[in-house]
Amino acid sequence: MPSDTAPYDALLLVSFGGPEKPDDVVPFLENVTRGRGIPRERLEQVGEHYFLFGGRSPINDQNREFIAAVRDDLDAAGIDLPIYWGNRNWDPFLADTLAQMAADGITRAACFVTSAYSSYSSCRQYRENLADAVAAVEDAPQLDKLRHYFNHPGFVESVVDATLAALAELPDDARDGAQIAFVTHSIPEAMNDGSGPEGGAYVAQHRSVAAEVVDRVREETGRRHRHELVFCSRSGPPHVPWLEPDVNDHLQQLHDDGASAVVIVPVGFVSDHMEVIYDLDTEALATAEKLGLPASRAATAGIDPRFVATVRDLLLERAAVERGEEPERAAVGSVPPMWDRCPVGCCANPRGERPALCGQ
Ligand SMILES: CC1=C(CCC(=O)O)c2cc3nc(cc4[nH]c(cc5[nH]c(cc1n2)c(C)c5CCC(=O)O)c(CCC(=O)O)c4C)C(CCC(=O)O)=C3C
Ligand SMILES: [Fe+2]
Repeated sequence: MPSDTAPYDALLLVSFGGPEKPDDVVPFLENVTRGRGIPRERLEQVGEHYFLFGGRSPINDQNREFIAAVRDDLDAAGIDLPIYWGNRNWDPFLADTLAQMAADGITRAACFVTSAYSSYSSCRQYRENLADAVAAVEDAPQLDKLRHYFNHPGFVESVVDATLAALAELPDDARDGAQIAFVTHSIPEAMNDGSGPEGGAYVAQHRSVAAEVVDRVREETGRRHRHELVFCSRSGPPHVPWLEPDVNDHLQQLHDDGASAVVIVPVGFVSDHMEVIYDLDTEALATAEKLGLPASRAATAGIDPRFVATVRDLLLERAAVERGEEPERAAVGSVPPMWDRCPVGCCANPRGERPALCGQ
């Protein structure tokens, strides 16, 4: 039966969390950066990004909308599994959610993390957060993290359509020569070198998605746009190398090279949270404007129905695996479908080994 979710009795959305009022901003930033050696000046700057938006990140509301959309999608498929939500850095915290799940009698949940790619920050750290939360809660449910979905057709197709829509927004005479800047969160070079079981998975996965999107855009428009993977939101002390080029430097380069326009595609993010509305919509679009470079920003996957349905597909796929079946595993591009349990040593913690769930 295609809607069989056994052995799961719940779905858990796992996310980053964000402040919801000005008084939340500093404690939230403290939660995010505890023990990570982020310079004070950087924290003050990032605090200002939040204050510019009234001290409220959009990320929690986006997760509420996402859960509502997933609920509708599951209902339409006749799946009545309850959906819970817990964050790494802000209310509702994972441990509180697990306590509620235990009180509700939940024994085993599939976890969908709002982070599509492999790296310490985007995968193993969430697995450590799950381990910490389980350790803190009596009778916590068993948790299985659903596999990475950067190459799931539901995610990629939503990025393709968003890119086409952003191209359509450009001035007619600038469109054909537009470059595509695929943007993701910068991470320390050492973190990329340690991502995945063999290293370099973070960048390799993004490049694979970018190439697939460019091919599919060409199928629609007949144009193969030049493209580059670039980075935003660099943090950390200045002497530590992080992935480059920064999106603003890249825009300068495109301008110097005579590009007619640019489409900024936030392929590393699944919703329009602070990195997108500040680092891209506020900062990068201002850079483009100053340079006189026509620019548009593609939407993130958000609540695109195909991305919402990706949750159901991965849930049913994993449930079948856990029942001993061999379901089809949808994936597009050059990277094969990802594993269900991360290999030993995958996405090393730069600060040393800690307990993490959902590994082999
Ligand atoms: C790979 C990656 C993703 C994508 C995967 C995923 O989505 O998880 C991501 C997402 C996000 N990052 C976010 C916010 C922040 N990230 C920070 C700091 C850092 N991010 C890092 C990496 C990533 N971050 C790293 C290596 C650091 C340095 C500190 C450390 O080693 O941990 C800081 C501290 C200030 C600063 O240093 O910039 C903040 C406030 C928000 C919430 C936005 C909102 O509120 O709307 C989201 C979704
Ligand atoms: Fe971050």
